[in-house]
Amino acid sequence: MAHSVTQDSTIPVIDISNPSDEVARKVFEAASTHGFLFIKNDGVTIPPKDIDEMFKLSEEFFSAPEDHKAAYAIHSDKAGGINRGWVKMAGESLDPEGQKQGDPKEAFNIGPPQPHLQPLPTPLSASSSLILRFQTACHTLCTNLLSLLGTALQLQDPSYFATHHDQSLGRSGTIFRMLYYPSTSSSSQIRAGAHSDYGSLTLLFRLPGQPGLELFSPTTKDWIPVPVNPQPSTLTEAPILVNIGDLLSFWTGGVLKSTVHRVTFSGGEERYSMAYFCHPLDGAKLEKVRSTVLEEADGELGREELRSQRKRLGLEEGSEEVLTAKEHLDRRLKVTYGI
Ligand SMILES: O=C(O)CCC(=O)C(=O)O
Ligand SMILES: [Fe+2]
Repeated sequence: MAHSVTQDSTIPVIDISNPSDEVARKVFEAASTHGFLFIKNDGVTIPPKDIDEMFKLSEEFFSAPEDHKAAYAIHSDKAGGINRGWVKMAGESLDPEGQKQGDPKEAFNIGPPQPHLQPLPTPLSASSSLILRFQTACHTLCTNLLSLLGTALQLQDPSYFATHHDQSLGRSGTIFRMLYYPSTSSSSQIRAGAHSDYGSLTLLFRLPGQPGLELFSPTTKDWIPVPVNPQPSTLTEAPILVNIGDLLSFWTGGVLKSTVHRVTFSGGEERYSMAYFCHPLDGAKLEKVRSTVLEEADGELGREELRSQRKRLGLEEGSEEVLTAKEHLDRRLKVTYGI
């Protein structure tokens, strides 16, 4: 399968409800040019009603008093340990080299429900079945996408990526995150610093009328706003935004793009978003998969990005050292939180 670089800079909306080689090719094409794609919401895999309810729950939670949220501070035992719980305002820097202060946002991280859901504060605790259903649905969509990518790459085992995300087989860094960006009159332009995501795939949920997300185009090298619903006249439900994270970039030698993105103020109104960061099992080795499609693809831009990623992670130039998914995540969390 020859890989052609599309000249169209718009992020495509792809309907994956009837998977086929053609659908797989479209997903691969978008993932290897923009690193971002929209998935048409089929109304079933992640029911729009659940998305709405999750946003309502998130608003309710973030409006609680500071000390109520602080009792479940990120990394604390009460919140279930490392990378779980509440991140206070400016408690995290996604772009520590480019920003003096932390991002002006709050977040709450929820880990996978295996062996059981972490302890949650109210009102989240009262909606644990909704949260569980939502996490499971997000994971199913990620697994479907990973299978399509394995198919498009013509891997010997097309379910290779998907199997490495089978949560029944062990622990992973997968994290579901609710985000709140308070309204502000600050003159600062950035709400979430420029970064690439740490996992393999990210699903992003945003609300109409709350713009701000921008991606740094790997081809044109400029910032492009990402609309919440790119086709409002034909799509009643906003499609689900997906972006490729660092680990799929490692696995494909940079052919799949872990595209840098950020959130800008765009008016300074308050803003809510939710992200499902899908990670492989902790022991998964981040080595390039064998694929003739990859050999044929023009991966120069990706290789360049991969080189700088390896450098950021402290890997020696030219070294062949292969990290596991857990080693990679530990290094990224150390830079983000200083832990
Ligand atoms: O809030 C958003 O729209 C994006 C957030 C994001 O990119 C992240 O948390 O990794
Ligand atoms: Fe991100």
